[in-house]
Amino acid sequence: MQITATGLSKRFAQEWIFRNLTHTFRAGTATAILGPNGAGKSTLLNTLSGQILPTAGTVGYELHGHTVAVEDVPTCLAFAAPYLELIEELSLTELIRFHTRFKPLQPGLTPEQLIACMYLEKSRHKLVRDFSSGMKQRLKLALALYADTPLLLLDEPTTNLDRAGVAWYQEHIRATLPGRTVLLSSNVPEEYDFCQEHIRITDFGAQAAR
Ligand SMILES: Nc1ncnc2c1ncn2[C@@H]1O[C@H](COP(=O)(O)OP(=O)(O)OP(=O)(O)O)[C@@H](O)[C@H]1O
Repeated sequence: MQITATGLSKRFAQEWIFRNLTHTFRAGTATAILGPNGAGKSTLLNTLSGQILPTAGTVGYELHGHTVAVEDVPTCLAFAAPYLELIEELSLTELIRFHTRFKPLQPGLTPEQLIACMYLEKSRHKLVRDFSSGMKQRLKLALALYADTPLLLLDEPTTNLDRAGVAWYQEHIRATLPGRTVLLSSNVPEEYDFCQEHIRITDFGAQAAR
């Protein structure tokens, strides 16, 4: 999926988060959105995916040469972020069954195989609320990475992961990358070293746009 931002700007109250961002996120390309805490990375990610309305400017979407309406973008994307909640009352097996009704897994991948790929076989009947923070993050990532969507959004993907978790992420992001457009917000090079493009949000801050 290609995403075209033109003059994109976002303001909360009196505070401009970014201004006049014009960029084409090419289909099949992975882009890292970089910047310090509070710079506006998550806001940009959510604006680019149509989940937050811009204050000014436009975002356009194209898939296989056809325009995609902003209201149809949610069906095209998978998103993992620390602030997105899992349904904690469900067991792992129940949650995957529920989630994949709306976000099917990539062709040929079964829920059991997804559980094995997360190394969570022993926790298949455990309630998600009883997962550790690292297990929850691995689950969020696996549901997004292995969703059958052309657009993948990752906000600070290695949050709560230990060394083994980071290595797991690096292996599986590379396995699920081909053919997808990836937008990733990060401060941590090991999260985004596979990205072909980098955008520094401070280049589009209120200061830069004056
Ligand atoms: N809904 C909102 N209403 C008002 N201000 C907001 C809102 N969402 C974010 N902000 C503000 O926008 C700025 C950018 O926040 P954002 O979460 O996008 O930064 P970030 O670069 O992702 O930060 P971090 O690296 O800490 O996750 C912050 O000053 C934040 O307080």
